[in-house]
Amino acid sequence: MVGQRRKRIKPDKEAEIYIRKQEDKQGFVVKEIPLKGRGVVTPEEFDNGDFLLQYPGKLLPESVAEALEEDEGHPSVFRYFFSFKGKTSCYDATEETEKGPSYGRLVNHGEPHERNCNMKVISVEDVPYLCLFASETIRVGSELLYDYGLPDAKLPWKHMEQPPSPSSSPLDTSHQEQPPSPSSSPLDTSHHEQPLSPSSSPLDTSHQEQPLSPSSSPLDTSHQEQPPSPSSSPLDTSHQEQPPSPSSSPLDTSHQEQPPSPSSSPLDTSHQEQPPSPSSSPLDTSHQEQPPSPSSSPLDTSHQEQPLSPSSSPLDTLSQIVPESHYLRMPNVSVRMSVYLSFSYSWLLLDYSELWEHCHYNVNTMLLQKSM
Ligand SMILES: C[S@@+](CC[C@H](N)C(=O)[O-])C[C@H]1O[C@@H](n2cnc3c(N)ncnc32)[C@H](O)[C@@H]1O
Repeated sequence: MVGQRRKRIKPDKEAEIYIRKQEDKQGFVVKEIPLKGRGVVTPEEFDNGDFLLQYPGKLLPESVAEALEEDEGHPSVFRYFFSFKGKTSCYDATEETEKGPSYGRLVNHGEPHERNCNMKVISVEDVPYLCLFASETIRVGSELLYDYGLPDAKLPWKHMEQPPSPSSSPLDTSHQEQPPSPSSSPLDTSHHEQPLSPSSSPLDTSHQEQPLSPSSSPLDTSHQEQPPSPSSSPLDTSHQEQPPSPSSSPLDTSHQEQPPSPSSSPLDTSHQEQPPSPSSSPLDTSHQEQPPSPSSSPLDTSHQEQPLSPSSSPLDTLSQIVPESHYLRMPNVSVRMSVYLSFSYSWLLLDYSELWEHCHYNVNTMLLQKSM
C-alpha cells in the first residue's frame, strides 16, 4: 500500500522496486480535472522527497523522438526529454498501454506555485527511468502537478481561449460526472474547446431552443391571431353582433348563417367544426321566412313587421266592428298585447277577456243605438 514502506525504504530504492515490478503504487486516483482532462490525485499524505509514480513509455534516442515530432508536425507533451550521462533521450508515453505503470503519464503540468512534485532520473542497471517524487508535503486529495519542462509556447492549452475556470478542488467530485476525454493526445485539445460544464458546451444549445408548448408552437398562431378579448366572457355574444347581413352571399359559411347557440362562448369553436345542418344549406333560406320563435326576446319586434293573418288576432275582428273612436285605441292595445304575449300568457288571457268584454259592450251599445 501507498506509504507502507516509505519510512523504512529510501525513496530512490522504493522507486527501483516499482520500476522492476513495472507497477504503479496502489491507491492513486484518476479524476477529471476541469479544463485539464484527467489528473492524478493522492490517496494519502506524502512527505517531501517521497517516491510517487514512474513515468512510463518507450525509451527513445533524442533523434528518433525529434523525427517523430517532425513527422507529426508538432511536439507531444507525452514525450519527456531528459539527459542521462550527457546524452539526451526521451520517454514516449504517447501510447496508452494496458499493462504496466500508467498513472504517471496522466499527471498534469503545474505552474511554479502549483507544483508539488518533480521528475527525476533513476538508473536501474544503467538504464535511465523517469520517476515522480514529492517536492513538498502533499496532502490527501491533492492533484499531482509538475513541470513539463517545456516553454509556454509548446504547451498547447496555453494558446487556447479558456472560459473562466470555476474554483475546483481535487476533492470536488463534480467533474467525475463528466466522462473522461476519449483521446488523450497532447494536442487533442477537445477538452479545451468543449468545456466540461455540460451547460457550457458549445454543442449544447438546450438553454437557447425552448419547447414549445403545444400551445406555443411557432406554427400555432391561433392564440396570437385570436386572442381572447379582455372583455371576453361566456356571456360575450360578440358573434351575435355580426348577424348575416341581408346581402350575405349564399356561399357564406354555415356558422355565419346559423344563429348563435345559447351556449356559445367566444372560445367555443364548435360551430366552425360542425357540418352544416340540413336547414342551413346556403340555398336554404327558410330561416329568413320563419316567424319569430316563441322564445324570442320580448324586445324583439321583428314579428311586428309581419302582417297578422285575419284570424290570427281578435283585434282584426274588432277593427271591423267597433266605431272609429274605439278603433283608434287599438294600436295601443295591440302594443300592450304584444308585450303581454311575450311576458306572460296569463296576462294575455286577462287582456283578451277584458278586450272581449269591452267589445261586447260596444257592440251592444251600437245595436241599441241603431234600434233607437
Ligand atoms: C501528459 S497529458 C496529462 C493527462 C491529460 N490531462 C489527459 O487527460 O490525458 C498532457 C495533457 O494534459 C493537459 N494538461 C496538462 N496540464 C495542463 C494544465 N496545467 N492546464 C491545462 N491542461 C493541461 C493538456 O491537454 C496536455 O496536452
